[in-house]
Amino acid sequence: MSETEGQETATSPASSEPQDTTAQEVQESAEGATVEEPQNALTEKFTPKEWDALKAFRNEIPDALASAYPDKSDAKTAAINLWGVTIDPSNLLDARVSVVLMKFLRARNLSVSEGKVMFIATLRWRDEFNVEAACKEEFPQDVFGQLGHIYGKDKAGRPVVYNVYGGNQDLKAIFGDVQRFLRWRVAFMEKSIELLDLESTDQMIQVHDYAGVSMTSRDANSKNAASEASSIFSSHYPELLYKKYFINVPSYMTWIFWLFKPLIPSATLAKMSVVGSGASTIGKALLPEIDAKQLPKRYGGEAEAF
Ligand code: HEM
Repeated sequence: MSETEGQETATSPASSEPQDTTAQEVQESAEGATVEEPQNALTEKFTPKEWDALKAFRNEIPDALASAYPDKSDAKTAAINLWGVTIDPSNLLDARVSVVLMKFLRARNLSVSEGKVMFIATLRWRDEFNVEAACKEEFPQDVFGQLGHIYGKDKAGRPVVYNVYGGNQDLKAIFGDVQRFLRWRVAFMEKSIELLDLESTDQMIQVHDYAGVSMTSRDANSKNAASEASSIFSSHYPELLYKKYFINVPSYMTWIFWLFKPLIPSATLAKMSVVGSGASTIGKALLPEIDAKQLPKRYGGEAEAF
């Protein structure tokens, strides 16, 4: 993080010469003085259209916070924390804050009003669901211990997150209590997000391993859990996914992928691929993204992992 990040710094005309502002966009403040726009590797990739939307979105943040927390009298001015980033409505000039806010805009095609609706709904949902409590909950290891693995990075440094819904899992125990599963899944998602520095990495790769599942493993509970989790991710975890692979999918079950089409935005669907079974088939799909040393042997890599 740069020393000036998070600070709104007034600059003299001399200090706004290009050599002083390599990593900083200079913009006009409300008073007409120039202020530095803190940047990181991710914000440097924003397009001019994205910057315009972000600047408009920042103006809406106090109002969005007031709508999200109607019972809090200081909601318009009080800082909040989202995914480890402090969003302080009195100083939104912070590169990581820009990265987080941009996610809501990109998920809504840069529409400021729709991004705002999504931002408000996400903050409300986080309170109602009690994400904080889910993250502190202790889940029985014998049921959930092998269900999720965060292992390795892709070639660009993105974390890779595995959900093993097949294997020898006791799916009846996992999905028997759908709300408990959702709390586990959300806590696991939050733990994965902790690995994003939001400076150079802001997305992850997700892998679902379906080895050994059959039509009988898809009971009403697991179907409900899958569709609820999927809609939570689409509505409240914008732009956190780089790619998602469904591996070891039995060929007669690939059609299930299309059941999710109405639930998932088309841009997200385009990030997803269904891969068949066996280490070499899976390796062919994953090795272009993940170095062999970072990929478990059972998925065609060289790592001695789970
Ligand atoms: C017994 C079998 C299965 C179980 C228990 C299961 C479980 C789940 C769960 C819990 C989710 C929630 C999202 C997440 O955890 O990331 C999910 C999502 C999903 N599953 Fe499955 N699934 C099964 C079979 C399949 C099959 C055969 C396919 C075909 C490719 C499939 C495709 C999907 C898709 C496309 C999503 C949405 C992903 C997202 O929104 O990020 N599932 N599944």
